[in-house]
Amino acid sequence: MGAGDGSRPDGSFHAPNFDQARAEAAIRELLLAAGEDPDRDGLKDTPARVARSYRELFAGLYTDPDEVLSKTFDEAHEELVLVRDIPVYSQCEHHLLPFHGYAHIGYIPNSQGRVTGLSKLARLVDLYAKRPQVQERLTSQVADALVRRLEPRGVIVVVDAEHLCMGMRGVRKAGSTTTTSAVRGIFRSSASSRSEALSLIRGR
Ligand SMILES: Nc1nc2c(ncn2[C@@H]2O[C@H](COP(=O)(O)OP(=O)(O)OP(=O)(O)O)[C@@H](O)[C@H]2O)c(=O)[nH]1
Ligand SMILES: [Zn+2]
Repeated sequence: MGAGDGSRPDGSFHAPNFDQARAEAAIRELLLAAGEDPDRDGLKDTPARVARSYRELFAGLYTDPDEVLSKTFDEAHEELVLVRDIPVYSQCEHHLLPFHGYAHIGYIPNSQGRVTGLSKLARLVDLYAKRPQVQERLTSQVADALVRRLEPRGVIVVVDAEHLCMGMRGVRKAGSTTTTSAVRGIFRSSASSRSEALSLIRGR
């Protein structure tokens, strides 16, 4: 297993609670419901393939988020740590269609300077993204996990994403993006800290 996101060192995913046979049967049913022939050549492997794909896309359901942040260290740094442009691929729980974009995470460590490895921030985003989601919840779950494990002075998480359910179907507004933020601690109480972090996130 990799570091807590369900991945093995070779990048494949191990999701022990995923019921592969049930997922395959459901995809086969979906094809039948659509009037397709799931036994024709092009589709005969599709139920198994789609099931394996969902097993990977939902891998975040099977890992304890606190495990990702189990390794922390003290680094006498009480100033902002900011990681920008972490790619996000998730799926909206309403349509099971992708939403994708970037997450930006900033935090100010506590007085012990408790920090975590930078990659763990990206792993945390992945873990919450790889499940049926809404963007608001993804944003606040990342912020709350950091509050829980790092007890920082403040956390700010911003996610910018495009929802395919708004582009390829329904209202068909391709290219529109949604921004969500979650602010905790000093970023909530101090407007100047918040605007400093936001301007760094926006690269201004
Ligand atoms: N707040 C929020 N809404 C989302 C997210 N992802 C998708 N949605 C919205 O979820 C809503 C579901 O609306 P419904 O009226 O139940 O479903 P629908 O008839 O398919 O809606 P349309 O997409 O408008 O065709 C839609 O307005 C989507 O745009 C998200 O991450 N956050
Ligand atoms: Zn949707």
